[in-house]
Amino acid sequence: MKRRWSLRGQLSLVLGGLSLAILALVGGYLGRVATQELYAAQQTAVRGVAQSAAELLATQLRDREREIELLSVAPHLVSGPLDALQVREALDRRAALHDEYAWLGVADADGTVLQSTAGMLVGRSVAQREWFIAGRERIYVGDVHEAKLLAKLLPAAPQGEPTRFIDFAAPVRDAQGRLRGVVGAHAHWRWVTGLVEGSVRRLDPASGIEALIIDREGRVLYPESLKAAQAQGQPVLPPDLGRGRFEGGMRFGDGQEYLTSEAPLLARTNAELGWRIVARQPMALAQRPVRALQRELVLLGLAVAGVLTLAALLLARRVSRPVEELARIAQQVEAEHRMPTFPPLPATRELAHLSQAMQSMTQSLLTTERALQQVNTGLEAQVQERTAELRAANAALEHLATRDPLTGLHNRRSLDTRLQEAQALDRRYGRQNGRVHGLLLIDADHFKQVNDVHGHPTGDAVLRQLAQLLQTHIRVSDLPARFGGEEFAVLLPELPGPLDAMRAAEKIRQAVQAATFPQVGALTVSIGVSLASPDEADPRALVDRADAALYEAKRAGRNAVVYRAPTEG
Ligand SMILES: Nc1nc2c(ncn2[C@@H]2O[C@H](COP(=O)(O)OP(=O)(O)OP(=O)(O)O)[C@@H](O)[C@H]2O)c(=O)[nH]1
Repeated sequence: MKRRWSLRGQLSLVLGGLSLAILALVGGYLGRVATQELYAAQQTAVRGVAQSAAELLATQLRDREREIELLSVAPHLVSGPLDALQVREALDRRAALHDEYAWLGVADADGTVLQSTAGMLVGRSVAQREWFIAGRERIYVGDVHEAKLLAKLLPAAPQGEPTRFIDFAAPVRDAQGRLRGVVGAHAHWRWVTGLVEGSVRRLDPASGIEALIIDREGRVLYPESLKAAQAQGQPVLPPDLGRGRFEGGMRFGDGQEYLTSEAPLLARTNAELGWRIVARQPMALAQRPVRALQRELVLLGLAVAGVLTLAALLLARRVSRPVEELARIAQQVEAEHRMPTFPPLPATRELAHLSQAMQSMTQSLLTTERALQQVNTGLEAQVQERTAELRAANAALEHLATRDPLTGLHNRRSLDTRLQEAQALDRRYGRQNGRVHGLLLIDADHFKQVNDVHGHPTGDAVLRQLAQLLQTHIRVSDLPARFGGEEFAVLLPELPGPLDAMRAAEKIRQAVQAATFPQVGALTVSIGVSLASPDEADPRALVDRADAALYEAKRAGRNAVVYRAPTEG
């Protein structure tokens, strides 16, 4: 039989495959959405750092600028002597209030410092300083620069960093608007970087997010390590950075990819610094939660897949088991031919119907089978009976065909058949064992008179008695037959020689002579004897010789036995 898939296997495969496909589709979609959202959240965090740092820095710079502006219009500067102690006290108060200031001072219109915090640089000329030159004209906020004159006067910066400042300046004018001098301030660069660091510090340090300050020429101002590397000529920033707002993955000079966001420092001061805050997070760290989520999703997916596969197997078993059970029961019915015990009806409606249908079908099949068996048994008995009858009829027919109805002896036709068989046997074996068959032809003497005197029925009775005598005085292997009318024949098979045939004939003749026939009295027979020859093909030659011998016996006076040899023809 062609190899077929089991129902259970097919169901498991279809259900399991379907569940896994749906799981893969839904899981894949949810995973994609979640991944995108997580990635977007990371991007928002990075952007938030860049924007908040830029915002904070812009506000703080603006505040400091306003502070210097306000200082420049203080009454004691506008109208009083610029070298007054009151001026220094005002500057010291400011410095004490805002420790971001490294130096606050007032220079006259020629650039000589008249008053300053802690008296630093008093009497020195700042006429060549950019802040002074610009501060004569307008309110000024200067780019970061390294300390020159002040560096020696101020305590060294931590970690040996060079002392750097950003400068603020504003012109001091009298009531008529004439320039009297310039108010200047150097704010520590670490105040600026501290503001930026503060924006990052709010975040989880493990996030790896850091902020960079970059000036309009693309120079890194902060952090120091990148600034130093850039100063040594190393490529630090990606070439694309700074060409507009950028967000996304970007490869920096260290070869690492970073999730990057850039925010310009929006000008709120009179001076446009052109700085940008770049926040960046190593891509590996940015994607860590995404990877963790994907790992969790895969594990969850595997667990769900396992549960779904198990559920598919259980469901397939639940559906297929009743079918398998029914198939087993069908085989049991075929093998045992009796009503089996059906399991309780399955919960599934169609299967319950199938089970009920099988039960009633089995019941009706077995009933029909039993009825058929009974009919068969009856038929077998009938057949046996008919066969026996037929056999008996055949035997009767054969008897009728081969026997003489009056005497019960073989008839002439049967004798002819036996003579032909005996002839065939002699032709095959006769020369080897020297045995041939012989034939006696026996004829009642003067039988006509019996009929004439005593009537035909008495003649029949005599013929029957003669047949009886014949049968009792020959061998079992000899074949007695009624040759015709009142003439009988005896076929003697396998005779060693003529003497044996003569002896058999003589025995009959004597038996008849000795017998008494009712109403008739004594009776004699004449017998013609001859032997067959293996050379003869036609048994008629033997019959003719025996007949000739009989004729001689009659002629010789009857009640005699005459032998005629084959050689005599
Ligand atoms: N009752 C009776 N008679 C038969 C039967 N068949 C032949 N016969 C008679 O047997 C007689 C035979 O007579 P035949 O052949 O003339 O010779 P026979 O009188 O016996 O004299 P031989 O043979 O010369 O001694 C006839 O009368 C036949 O009618 C038979 O079946 N029943």
